[in-house]
Amino acid sequence: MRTRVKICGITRLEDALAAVEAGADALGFVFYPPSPRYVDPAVAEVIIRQLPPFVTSVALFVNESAEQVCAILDQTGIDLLQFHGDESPEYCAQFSRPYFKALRMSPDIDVAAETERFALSRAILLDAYRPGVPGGTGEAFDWERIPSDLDKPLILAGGLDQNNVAKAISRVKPYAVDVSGGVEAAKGIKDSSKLISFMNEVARAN
Ligand SMILES: O=C(O)c1ccccc1NCC(=O)[C@H](O)[C@H](O)COP(=O)(O)O
Repeated sequence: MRTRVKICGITRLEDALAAVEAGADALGFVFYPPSPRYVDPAVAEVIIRQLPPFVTSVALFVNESAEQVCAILDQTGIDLLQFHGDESPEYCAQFSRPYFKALRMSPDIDVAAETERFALSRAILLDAYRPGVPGGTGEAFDWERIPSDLDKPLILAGGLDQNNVAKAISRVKPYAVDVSGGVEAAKGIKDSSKLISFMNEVARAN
């Protein structure tokens, strides 16, 4: 099965359409205000309503209030939820959308146990760990630490770019890859040539 691609940190319609044109399967919208890739829900709504069919929109939150998550879901009509903080399984499962949980590869994480804990998560995203930085670090983690028998689709994230994504796919064989910084000209601003190169490398590995 081909590895799918999520391009995260979309803030502009031109970048969303460039990512779709390049072949992205999903687009991530960061609703975490401290992030330089934060996008106002009203802007996200304008972008999402102009996406062609069969492109999944993903709302990314970090320890957000349930009320705010519901308000943004209502405002944007987004397809899928990504929880990237310390959210509990009960918190994640309360919303009217499917979700997947992001786990940061801290030195002491038990990935298998955490994956089992989030029984209703549609997938598990594994991302780099940097203390105090919830995501979008631009750093890769040791892929050898990934258990070989995860019983959920694996989304690999963290420091991916056109130079390492083919190797990542070959070694890890994830369900999907997720990238933000590796396809940017600046934080929150995607670079169309990097998008194309990244997607070409994914295609080469598939
Ligand atoms: O992208 C962010 O700025 C961000 C901020 C806070 C929490 C999560 C964030 N991004 C989540 C993602 O899914 C990123 O694509 C992932 O962390 C990989 O980022 P990168 O290493 O820059 O490719």
